[in-house]
Amino acid sequence: MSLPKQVRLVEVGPRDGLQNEQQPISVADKVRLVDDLSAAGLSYIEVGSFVSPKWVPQMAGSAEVFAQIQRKAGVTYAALTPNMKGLEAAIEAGVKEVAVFGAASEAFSQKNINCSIAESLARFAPLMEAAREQDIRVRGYVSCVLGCPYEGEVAPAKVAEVARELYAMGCYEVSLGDTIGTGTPGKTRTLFDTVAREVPRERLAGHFHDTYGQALANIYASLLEGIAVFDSSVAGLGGCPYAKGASGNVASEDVLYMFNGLDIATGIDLDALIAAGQRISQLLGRANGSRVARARHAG
Ligand SMILES: CC(C)(COP(=O)([O-])OP(=O)([O-])OC[C@H]1O[C@@H](n2cnc3c(N)ncnc32)[C@H](O)[C@@H]1OP(=O)([O-])[O-])[C@@H](O)C(=O)NCCC(=O)NCCSC(=O)C[C@@](C)(O)CC(=O)[O-]
Repeated sequence: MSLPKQVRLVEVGPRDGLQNEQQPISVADKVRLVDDLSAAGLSYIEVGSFVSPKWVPQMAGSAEVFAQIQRKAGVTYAALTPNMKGLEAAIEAGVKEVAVFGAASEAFSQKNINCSIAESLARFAPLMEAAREQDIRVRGYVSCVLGCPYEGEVAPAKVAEVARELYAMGCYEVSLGDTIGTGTPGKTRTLFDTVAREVPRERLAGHFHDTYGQALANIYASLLEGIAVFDSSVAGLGGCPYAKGASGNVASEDVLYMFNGLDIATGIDLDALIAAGQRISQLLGRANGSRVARARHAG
């Protein structure tokens, strides 16, 4: 299969990236990050989550962030919503696109959203219906698609089953999350090949963490499987609070550098993206997780 000419990057830094930060981050700093990212040409930004503040305190100010960002035409600003309460809060904040998040592992589902996989899907059903009535698009996530921190190996057939349910209930796209970054390129190809029997390839996205240094290789393997949407996080921020040891998402700058080298169009300006990543890394007082950014700043 030939490589796609164009891909869409879903920037998850402000959500997946910041949700794991222990130190307080002001609403103004979150807003600045989102605005820097839209100025760099990102067309899809996950801004925050409407989840329980007891579970993920860092996302508590998401409504304020939505109220203060400068909305740029053509940019999708999305939020995570685990249940009806989350959807209602998102609607009140003027959010037009949300994401529900399930898992292919029972143990992870319990740790992350306090219910079984079947219960989570039952919870999403009324949310999907309410979102449809309000013209809100819903994206779906499946976590632990290439391994679970509690259960170990996860069967591709289980991922396909959960992805099929999310797609059938109306998620326009299903993002497959390698939550702990244990996947390798061969397993990634098998995974997409299996899931694509249930959900069309053009409705699937890849979400890779770089814990084992495999993320770019896995993205390349996904391209070979006809996948053209990838989630990434500026400066490689993040990790899931319910997956201990999960390092950041693959850095957006590194993914973009690879796509530029492959002549795959994204509409994103690498220099502006690097500047956004430097700014947030300095603010957090942590090393920039993008190798491309580090190389640029080393010279
Ligand atoms: C799902 C729940 C709420 C269930 O949590 P629960 O405790 O079972 O919920 P509950 O319905 O029993 O309610 C308990 C309390 O939470 C409140 N509550 C209930 N819902 C909400 C809401 N939406 N917003 C705000 N508050 C809420 C509710 O009002 C109540 O408040 P109290 O009466 O105790 O004061 C909880 O487990 C939760 O919030 N989990 C979120 C976990 C999370 O955000 N994880 C990170 C995102 S997933 C991820 O990072 C993976 C991904 C997507 O990136 C892909 C990958 O890499 O794998």
